[in-house]
Amino acid sequence: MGEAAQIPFLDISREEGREGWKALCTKVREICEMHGCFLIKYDKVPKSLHEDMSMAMKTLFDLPEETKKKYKDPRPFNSYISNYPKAPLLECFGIDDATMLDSAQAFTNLLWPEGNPNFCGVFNSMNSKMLELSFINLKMILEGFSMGKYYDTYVENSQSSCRVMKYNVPPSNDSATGLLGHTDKGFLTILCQNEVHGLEVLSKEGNWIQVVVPEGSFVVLVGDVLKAWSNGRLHAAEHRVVMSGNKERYSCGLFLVPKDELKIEVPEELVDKERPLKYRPFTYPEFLSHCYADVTSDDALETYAGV
Ligand SMILES: O=C(O)CCC(=O)C(=O)O
Ligand SMILES: [Fe+2]
Repeated sequence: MGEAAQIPFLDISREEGREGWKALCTKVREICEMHGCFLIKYDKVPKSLHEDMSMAMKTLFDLPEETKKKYKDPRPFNSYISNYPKAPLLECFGIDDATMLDSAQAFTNLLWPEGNPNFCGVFNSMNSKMLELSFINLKMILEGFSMGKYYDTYVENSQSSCRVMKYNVPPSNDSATGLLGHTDKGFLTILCQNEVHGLEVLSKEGNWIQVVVPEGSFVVLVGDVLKAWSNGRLHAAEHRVVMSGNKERYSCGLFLVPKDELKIEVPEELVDKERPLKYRPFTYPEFLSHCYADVTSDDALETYAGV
């Protein structure tokens, strides 16, 4: 565990076109190159929505186990998961398109056949805000490379999935694994959480740094796809969750990922003599299959697409 100060914190409420926007984009790019992880404040999400989301996540996981188990999805790791041997404290749900009211509604109706408009509204609003944030961050990163022209194509060719997580209190007084170290696979991830910390990020120097998330802010993580796109300039930070203390942790991740058919390739602007091509083109589903099959590999991107 390390010093919280090492995770940069940015206010990204400033709008595109306003003074300081370009400097903000350059800063975001630099942070993504150095750390691959940062904290953001965004004043278009009221504090009350963060509080309501924490309550909504608690309400969801407070449902009886039999009710939660009704949520099944054919894709790996999307169904309701609990008692997973590698992460015994974790319970989670994976939901695609929770930013669309229909999907949020279907999820809510399955778990609360009598309806729960409050949960549905809060869950859907927070996911929509997090999707907005993922697009803003993607835009800032691309503009940071003066390559904003790629933004529309990437937005059109991206989709989002959401994961809602509860980490139970460790059985003894010691700290315990909540989630094993990994990199996120897609473009980028936005996380929100209740007041219980536990996320840790591995620095380039090899130290695990605790991410202390100020109330009402979000975490941004660079994923493997953006690392590949940038020809290895951006850092996809390895992260994990470590639980200690006597309070449950709740978090929600919005994963911005490429659509299945998008070919992820390094743009020619990012290849030169000093930086020859590092990754061959690939599609996201092929990369994911490799990741699921080769769980022992520390760096799936290198073994899969490295040239
Ligand atoms: O719970 C968290 O804060 C992190 C979750 C995470 O890393 C993930 O779901 O990929
Ligand atoms: Fe993650």
